[in-house]
Amino acid sequence: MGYGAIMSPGVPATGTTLSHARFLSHHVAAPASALPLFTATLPKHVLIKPSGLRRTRGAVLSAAAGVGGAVLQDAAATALVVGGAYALVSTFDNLTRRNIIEQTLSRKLVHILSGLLFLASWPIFSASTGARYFASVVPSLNCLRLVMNGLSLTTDEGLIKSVSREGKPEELLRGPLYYVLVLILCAIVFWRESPVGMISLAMMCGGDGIADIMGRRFGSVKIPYNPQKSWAGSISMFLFGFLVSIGMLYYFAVLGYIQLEWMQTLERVALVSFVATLIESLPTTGIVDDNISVPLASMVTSLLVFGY
Ligand SMILES: Nc1ccn([C@@H]2O[C@H](COP(=O)(O)OP(=O)(O)OP(=O)(O)O)[C@@H](O)[C@H]2O)c(=O)n1
Ligand SMILES: C/C(=C\CO)CCC[C@H](C)CCC[C@H](C)CCCC(C)C
Repeated sequence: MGYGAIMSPGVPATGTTLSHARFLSHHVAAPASALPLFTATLPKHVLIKPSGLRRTRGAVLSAAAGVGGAVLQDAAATALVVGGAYALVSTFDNLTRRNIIEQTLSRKLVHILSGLLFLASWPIFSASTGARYFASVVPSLNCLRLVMNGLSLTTDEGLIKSVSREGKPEELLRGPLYYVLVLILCAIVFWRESPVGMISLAMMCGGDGIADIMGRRFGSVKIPYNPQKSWAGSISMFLFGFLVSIGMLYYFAVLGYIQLEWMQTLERVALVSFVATLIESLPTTGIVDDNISVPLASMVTSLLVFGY
């Protein structure tokens, strides 16, 4: 189905929508001047009578306007969110430079806010089937930014300071890069129709992020099988990851993108949060980054319990 399929949020595509979309995907945006040429290309048996031609012309023009409107909306939304991403990193870079917040806390707040604000921005994109690809441009541009700076092809001191532990450019090619790749995956594969991407991002950004913040501050009692992690960090991850997941699901449900049976959903999300927290608490010996293991565990568990 081409970009032209205008899908209303929360409303599954109907036969009419699909046939309309299929019509558009083959003939979309035929400008009025091209219409006679366009009908000349139609097989005789489907050539439309003059009276029908006017109806079709109106349908094609209105549909083309719809497609054009959706593309404009998605382009504007993309520009807005790209600007938001730059503004977020710059803000925390300034706060760190002025010693208002310490670098470690700044990095974790960027970790928490970037993905959750990106997720929260999804409803400003259009209802068309191509909207998710426009949305994925935002993490893709940041992926490019991370690679360029990680390879020292460019030097964005603000970015490096905001997202690295020790200010080394090569650090951008691990945790931060995996992070934006997960954002791209969730936007394209799961988008607004499935709870899986929403929960996975809530756990990676909210859960894993808060574990670090709370664990560093209150994590005196360590987990028996992993002295690098603490009960305070893991319990915080479970609770905050669960709450942020439920909050995001409610946000998208209120906007009509998903419909959930909430008692069952609470149980399911609690299970996802438990599994993700357990995986995050395991000793990784630096091989598998949390920005891979946590969202992956969340996706697999969510797919098993939600089924879509
Ligand atoms: N369940 C957890 C998770 C984290 N921490 C604390 O937070 C620190 C960093 O946690 P970690 O998840 O390992 O962060 P990293 O992924 O290494 O950091 P970054 O995300 O910055 O790469 C740990 O050393 C520990 O002090 C904790 O106590 N309990
Ligand atoms: C420090 C991070 C991960 C390490 O665990 C996060 C890296 C964040 C990226 C550099 C920036 C990502 C921006 C988002 C794709 C878009 C945010 C938009 C929103 C409106 C602020």
